[in-house]
Amino acid sequence: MTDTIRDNEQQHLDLVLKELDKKIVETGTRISRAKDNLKEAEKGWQDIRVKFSDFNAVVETGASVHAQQQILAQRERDQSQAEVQMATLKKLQGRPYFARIDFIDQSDQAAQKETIYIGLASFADESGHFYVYDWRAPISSIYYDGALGKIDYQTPDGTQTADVKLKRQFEIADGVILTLFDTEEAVGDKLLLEALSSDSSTKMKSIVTTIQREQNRIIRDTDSDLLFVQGAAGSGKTAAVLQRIAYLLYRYRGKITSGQVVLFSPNQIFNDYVNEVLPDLGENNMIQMTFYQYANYRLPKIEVQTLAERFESENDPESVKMTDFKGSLPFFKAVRRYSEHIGRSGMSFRNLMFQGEIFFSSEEIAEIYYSFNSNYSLSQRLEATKQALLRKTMGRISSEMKKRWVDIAIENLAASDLELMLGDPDKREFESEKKERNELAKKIVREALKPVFRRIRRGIFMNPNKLFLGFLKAVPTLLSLDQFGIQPDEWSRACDRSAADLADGKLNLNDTAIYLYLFDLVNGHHGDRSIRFLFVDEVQDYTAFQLAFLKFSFPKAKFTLLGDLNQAIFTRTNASSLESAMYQLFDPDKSRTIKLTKTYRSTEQITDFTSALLTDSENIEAFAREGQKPQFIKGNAAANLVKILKDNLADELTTAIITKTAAQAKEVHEDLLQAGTASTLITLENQRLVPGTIVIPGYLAKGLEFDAVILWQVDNRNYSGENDRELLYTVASRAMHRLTILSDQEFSRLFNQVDEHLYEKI
Ligand SMILES: Nc1ncnc2c1ncn2[C@@H]1O[C@H](COP(=O)(O)OP(=O)(O)OP(=O)(O)O)[C@@H](O)[C@H]1O
Repeated sequence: MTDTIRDNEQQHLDLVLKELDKKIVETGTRISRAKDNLKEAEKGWQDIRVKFSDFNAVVETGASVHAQQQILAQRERDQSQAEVQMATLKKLQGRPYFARIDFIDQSDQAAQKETIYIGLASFADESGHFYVYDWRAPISSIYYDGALGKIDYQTPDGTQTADVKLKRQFEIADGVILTLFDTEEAVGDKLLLEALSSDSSTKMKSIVTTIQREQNRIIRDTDSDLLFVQGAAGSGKTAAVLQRIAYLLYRYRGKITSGQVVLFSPNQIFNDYVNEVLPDLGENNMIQMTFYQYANYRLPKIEVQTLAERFESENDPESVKMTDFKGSLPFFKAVRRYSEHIGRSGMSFRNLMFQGEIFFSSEEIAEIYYSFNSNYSLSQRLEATKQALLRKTMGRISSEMKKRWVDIAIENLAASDLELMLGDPDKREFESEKKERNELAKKIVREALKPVFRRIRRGIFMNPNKLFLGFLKAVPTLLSLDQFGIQPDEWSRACDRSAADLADGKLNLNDTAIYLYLFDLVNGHHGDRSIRFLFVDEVQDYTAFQLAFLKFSFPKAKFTLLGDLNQAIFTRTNASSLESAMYQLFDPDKSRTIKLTKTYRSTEQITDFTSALLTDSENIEAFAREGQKPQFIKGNAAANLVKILKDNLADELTTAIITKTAAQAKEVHEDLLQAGTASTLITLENQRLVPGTIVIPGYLAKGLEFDAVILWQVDNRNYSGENDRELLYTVASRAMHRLTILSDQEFSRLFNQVDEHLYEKI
């Protein structure tokens, strides 16, 4: 690059920075003015005379209050708009853009060359001249999408074409151009290599400057109802999808807010790991939760199985088989079929109690429920039952009034209670004592019946536990157990287990989804229609049932599912049925799959090694970045661990020691403490990642990455069956620069298939 080009670019940068500074000062003034205006407007309250003397006075007061509220709201809006603008400008300060493109718009008759600069946000002057274009603007797409020459890009008005003449990338810090280079690639490897060589941190970073072409397709897709992003570990699925969220919030600004976007993440640690990307891009965070949290929020009184419990239980062969069955799409459909039959019989009710006695028996409620026309929907039936019960309760007030408990209540009333209930004694006028008693009795009964009314309105006379267990019992009549290799006695044992769990106030994750779906169907719930985009990360750990249930629960949302079918650590055999379920649940014409085959997280040596662990590794292509081959160290694992940690520390690499179980993680942490080596133990989902060495069980390490990974005791005790293969792949692929595999004993037989050239034995 010639010095003249650099000088010219620096001059241009100086100009943009000067304009930015000017704008920052202006915006600062706007903010102070807005604050003053707000303060002034707040004083307006003092001028409002509250008058209740007559109707007109009340109306007048109401109108003044309303006007004052509107003025305040407007002033607050002015202030917050100015503050948002200030935040955006500050973000651009020092580093307003990272790329430049020169192009000729093909629709431009004059064929004039245009130059644009791309940054984190748009920056324009009053006359509408853009100094910087937001990376999400339609035209910016050409930076990510191709090399030089003609490139199509999508705009709200349809496809446009640009003839790209120049692509220039910059590294700018504190207002100075550090490097700049022209490239003919989509996004130059040089920049990418630099981005990837940096160290891991406890927070995921934005990839805005180096988004790859395939990732750009994911980010900008607005047509698909289902976008399935399938890609190997470290292929940038999560990174791309976070950019996608930022893109969608920009593209639909004014139409949707971040509260209408939900991300289902694999665990809470991951939530914490990704929560800085969007704010960094100038957007608010979306709603983020795990499926467990969602279920827990829907069923506050039931203890839903935790991630750790789930992971341990999946090692029991019967439970794996049950997951395949209960998690299937046919099972999901069976729940719906069962609910349709509920309109005729099978609904479960509980007695409604009052004063320690049955007020409405479950049989009586059932009779009412089934007394309505057979073509009533379940929600109409429920509503009609509620109305009937409310009417009947009203009708029972007078008979209740005659009861002994009411007499006792009246006798026990203090004078103050009486006054409260009947009013000032001097003004009371009752023709007879009987009337007074009646008045009191009515009030007492009505008050006492309040909880009954409330339970009726809330539908608490239904018995969802019994309904759920009744459904499980009926399953053999709805589905062929045989087809899923399940014997009748196995099924009945599974039903008993679910019943015992419920009696203990617990539910496993499969049962939770079934329970909720059935409950929603009988209550006529139709899900949350406000959510417009839903993202599921690590979708391979979901069952088809859970997915179908999410679709039912968020009917207006467009789905983006991210997954690596090779990392299915929970529902191993179900990975392919999951894929077919996806295409059954969504309109095929509106479904799109994008495969990411290049991986970015790990060095070539680590990627080649981890891919070789898989029996069916589709083409996984490592981004060329050199490093050490993975090392196997046999012998005293505890001593070797301390030594490796020291080496890693000396090389300034952050290490995660990944164990199979939480109990092992605790032991390792304890041993390290004894050896005088500091580490942080992470065994609970709600912990946070911290800098320094961490010890963590594999199932909590999903989605995370570390400079160096040490896999603990990778022998046949911990990783023996084929079922452990995906887990082993998942944990090994967390390493960016260095991977060490330790064991006291023979290494796991799962490594047998790996070519010896791909690792070193020490
Ligand atoms: N275009 C890119 N530019 C720079 N870095 C990237 C790019 N794409 C991905 N990366 C980096 O690669 C690493 C892996 O990305 P990410 O975690 O999104 O992968 P993933 O496919 O979700 O992996 P896994 O399935 O293992 O969780 C991250 O450090 C991410 O920042």
